[in-house]
Amino acid sequence: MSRKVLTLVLIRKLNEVLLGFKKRGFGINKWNGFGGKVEEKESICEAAARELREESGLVVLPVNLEKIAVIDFEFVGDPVILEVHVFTSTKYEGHPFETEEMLPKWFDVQNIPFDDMWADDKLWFPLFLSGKKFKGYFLFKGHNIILKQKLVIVSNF
Ligand SMILES: Nc1[nH]c(=O)nc2c1ncn2[C@H]1C[C@H](O)[C@@H](COP(=O)(O)OP(=O)(O)OP(=O)(O)O)O1
Repeated sequence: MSRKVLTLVLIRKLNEVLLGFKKRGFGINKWNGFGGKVEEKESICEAAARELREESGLVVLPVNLEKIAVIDFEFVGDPVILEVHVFTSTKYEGHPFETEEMLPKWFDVQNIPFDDMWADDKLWFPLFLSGKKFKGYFLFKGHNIILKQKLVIVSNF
């Protein structure tokens, strides 16, 4: 098994979360946070801030990103585990705009579009929205069926 390190950023206002509708690539046609692969010579936090800027137009200083989760995703038949580092922030600059990859939209926390998101999101968003930190593991069959799952609350990483 090898690992690929990815980032995922969920920007929050008091009662809203910014999601992006993915127009291409992995997770196409799903609402998701903003993120992608960590490049050589950048920290995971720097990658998270860069991907957020590239995909939504919002600028966040890496120091203002709070890590809330590390989630491992395994897909049956695929030897690569996706290690997704999840961050949140309320301190951002700019206004979200549509990019080639994502269409951003604010959602009320009571009205998150779980039916059009990755199947794991509805299982861990309640932890995120209530301010918990956690580690997770999900085994997927295809892109829709979860065969195994684990969520453990942690005090830090
Ligand atoms: N099960 C899952 N639940 C979730 O909420 N986010 C997931 C997820 N599996 C992957 N992600 C996120 C992590 C990352 O932010 C994004 C995948 O980013 P990538 O940049 O690798 O995708 P792309 O295929 O767009 O790559 P590029 O073509 O290189 O931009 O999806």
